[in-house]
Order: sequence, then structure tokens, then C-alpha cells
Amino acid sequence: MEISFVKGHGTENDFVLVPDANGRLELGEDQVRFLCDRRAGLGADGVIRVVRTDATDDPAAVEQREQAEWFMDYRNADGSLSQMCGNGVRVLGLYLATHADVDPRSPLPIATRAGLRTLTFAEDGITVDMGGATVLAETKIGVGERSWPATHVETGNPHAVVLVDDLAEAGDLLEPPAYDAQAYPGGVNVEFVTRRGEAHIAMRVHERGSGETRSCGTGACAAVVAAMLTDDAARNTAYTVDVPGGTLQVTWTDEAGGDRLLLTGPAVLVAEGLVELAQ
Ligand SMILES: N[C@@H](CCC[C@H](N)C(=O)O)C(=O)O
Repeated sequence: MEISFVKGHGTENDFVLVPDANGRLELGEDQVRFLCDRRAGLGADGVIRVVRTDATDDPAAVEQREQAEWFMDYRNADGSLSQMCGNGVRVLGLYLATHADVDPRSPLPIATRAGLRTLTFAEDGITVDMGGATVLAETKIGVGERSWPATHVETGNPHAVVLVDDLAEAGDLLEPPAYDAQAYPGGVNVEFVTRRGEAHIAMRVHERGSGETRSCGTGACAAVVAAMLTDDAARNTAYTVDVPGGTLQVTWTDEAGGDRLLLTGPAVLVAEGLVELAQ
């Protein structure tokens, strides 16, 4: 079966977008793994099926039909589902603004498995209203012989944030870090975070289902929450988050509309074409 695809990235967290406005495709785990394979397939950290909320029976999309025309059906590179992707939703927004009947001058609501996310487009990037964060009990993360205390933050998906003096402490991150399976029954995304200056941090991330990636939007939000709580920092300060693939801005705000995280960063579309998928 031949399908069309668009390849894009946000701070080098890269995705294969599969346009499926009318919900005709069922993507199996093997097909997602093939699309994400960097040698045998197209290569990506994840797949985003772009489908109208009224053309899929995913319960999250059905619930949000009144609020959003489009649904982000996100899969990790190993084929597993995730609730949310902060970099991917910006890339999806850029795709809709350039390929669908979407006006980038107006806020764009997108339905996700973590709830509604609204995008606003500006010259210097796309901002996603990521909603609030939930901070849970302290947890523990291990790599090889080392282990660290970590902050459990949910930003639509699960994160463990480890504050370190040096990002190299995490080693090569070729294997998933060890985590408490009771705290994270569905697996976890792990961020190693260090301070660079006032309201400025840097991080590396090991993503659930994808391995170490060059950026993670939900992870950058979780990292800012953990850093701000540790520093007892006042809300509404814009944080700069350096990731291997670029720079993101995160503001944890309690202004107009209540407690929420605003994530700003670039989105780039690099290629589009056709690909043959085995059934
Ligand atoms: N890279 C994404 C997060 C993608 C999903 C994650 N791996 C998970 O399984 O929760 C981001 O930019 O937020």
C-alpha cells in the first residue's frame, strides 16, 4: 500500500507525518517501526497520523470533536502510543497551516490523548498552550551503577527529571534508564537537567519508546517545572531550555486562564513524498 508522508522536526525531534484526514488508515506497530527506522525506513523519533476528530473513533478524539477539527495520533518509534508530543504538535500545526485549510493568524486547537492543546503562530516560532503540570512523589532513576533522586512530573505524559551538575553524568544513554515501575506503570521519559544561568537550563532526554532524542517538548516543560520548584522560583519567568537539537522557551504561568505551561519553539517541514507500506 502506498501512502503519502511529510517529514518534519522541532529542534531536531523528528517525525513522519502521515496525512489521513478522512481516517482511512490503520497504522500497525510494525508499520510505525518501519517508518521510523533510520536505515530501512524513513527515519524518525515518532509518527504522527493527522486525522480529523470526526473521522476516527479514538476516544480522545471523539471527546474533543466540539473543540478541535484535528487529532494528533502520536506513536513512538517502537510503535507504542503516547498521549502527547510538545515538539510534534508544533510540526503538525505547521503542516496544517501550509497544507490544509487552516489560518495561522488564529489560534489552532488540536485534540490529543492528553487533552486539547492550542497553538499560536508567530514569526519567531509556534507557542503551544500545554495545560498544567502534575507533580507527584519524588522518585529514583538509575543508569548503570549510578542513581539519582528525580522529580515525577506529568505534562500530559510521564516524566522523571534528574538534576545533575554535568549532562555527561548520564553516560551514553543507549539503554533505557532504570525507573520505579510502580510510579510509572506505562514507562517514563527521563530528562537529565543542568543549570546554565538564571532562568536557563540545558537537558538531555531518553524518551520512552524512542531512546535518546535531540529534544522533547513535554520533557522541556517537565524540566522547567522541576527546576523552578527546586529553586522556589516565581511563576511567569520565561525559561530558556537548551537541548542537543536547539533551544526551546518555556513559561510556567499562572496568569489569565490559570496554571499552565507555554512552550515555544521552531517547526520545520523538510520533505514530502510517497512510501510503500507492507500490509
Ligand atoms: N518528543 C515528544 C514526546 C513524545 C512521546 C514520548 N516519547 C512518550 O512516550 O510519552 C515531545 O516533544 O514532547
